[in-house]
Amino acid sequence: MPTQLLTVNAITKGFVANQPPIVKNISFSVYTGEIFALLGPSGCGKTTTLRLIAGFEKADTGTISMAARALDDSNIHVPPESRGIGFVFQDYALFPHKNVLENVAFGLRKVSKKKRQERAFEVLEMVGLTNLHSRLPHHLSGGEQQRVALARAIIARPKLLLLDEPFSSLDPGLRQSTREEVRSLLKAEGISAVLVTHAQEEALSFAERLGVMKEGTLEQIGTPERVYRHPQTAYVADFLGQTNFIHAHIKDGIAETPFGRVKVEGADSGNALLSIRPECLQMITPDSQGNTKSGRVVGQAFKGHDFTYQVEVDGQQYFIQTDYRCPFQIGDTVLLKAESAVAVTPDPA
Ligand SMILES: Nc1ncnc2c1ncn2[C@@H]1O[C@H](COP(=O)(O)OP(=O)(O)OP(=O)(O)O)[C@@H](O)[C@H]1O
Repeated sequence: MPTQLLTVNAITKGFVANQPPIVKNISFSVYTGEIFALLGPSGCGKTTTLRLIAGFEKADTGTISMAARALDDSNIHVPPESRGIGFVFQDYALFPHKNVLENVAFGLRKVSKKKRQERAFEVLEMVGLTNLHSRLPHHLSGGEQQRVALARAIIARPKLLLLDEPFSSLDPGLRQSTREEVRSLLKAEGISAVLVTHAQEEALSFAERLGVMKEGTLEQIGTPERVYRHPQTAYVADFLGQTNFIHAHIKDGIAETPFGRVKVEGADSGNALLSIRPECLQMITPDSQGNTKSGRVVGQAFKGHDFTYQVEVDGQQYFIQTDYRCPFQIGDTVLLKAESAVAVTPDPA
């Protein structure tokens, strides 16, 4: 049974009097050794939440505790340096005139110079930068600078590491490899982490659980697979990837849709908004069995390992993802078939 490390309970934070708060009544937990992500668009309050956990900001209401120790509540505000939390900033925040070793060693205070150096070499080895220890930051690649920032953040063996968009300034190839390296290191060392990102693919591949944020609130928390495949709201369905929304009537858990009867999760009867991912729709040739309405292929995009098609049925366009062998062309008449659909709460009008 995993133990709870960080507990964020109903925190609210505003910056301007008489304006709505930036973080609104957010609650979530992070377990020991777990990688958690906060995912949401720019300005939704992710960094503010991270800064509250780090102690750079104080919550207006709510509590934050770590391993049952109160860090922030109405009476307590433990300063950042006493929280046992490491922080990797978006811009790495390395000292330009200190070399790699000095930058990393800076993360460890209150120990002898010898011990500091030993530990700095130890973490440089972990991030694979031992041979660059005497370089200045501006003589390193972006990925290497990122690893120095990581080494500095973990040198003091924090219980929790906070990562604020740490990969966003790397180019796409380097971003993926650095992300995988950092993830392996965190897992190998058993370091718990909270990653903040606006990139859904990054959150899905990096985190073991994630919380999707919208305008200062948490819309849904779950494993990447759960949140992607079973979104509770239209916002979450849309933010986590392309999807098809369909208004449909449901009876006994089955919806009547333009492409036949589809099993629905999340609603048993009545009118509902359904989300169907493009990979859950299939295109079939009209002469195969089935009595659904036919559609016309109006768009086709080759994505390397697969295709995304657009098919129009009754004046509505739907996205369908197929594998690379799909034989349909623009103008073809096809039938659509859905494996399953998820009923979601519509966005407020
Ligand atoms: N110290 C502050 N004073 C006033 N407003 C602030 C302060 N810090 C953040 N904000 C505002 O709070 C809102 C949320 O900012 P925050 O940085 O938490 O969002 P974010 O989701 O991390 O966005 P991004 O991905 O762009 O960094 C923004 O409108 C920002 O301008």
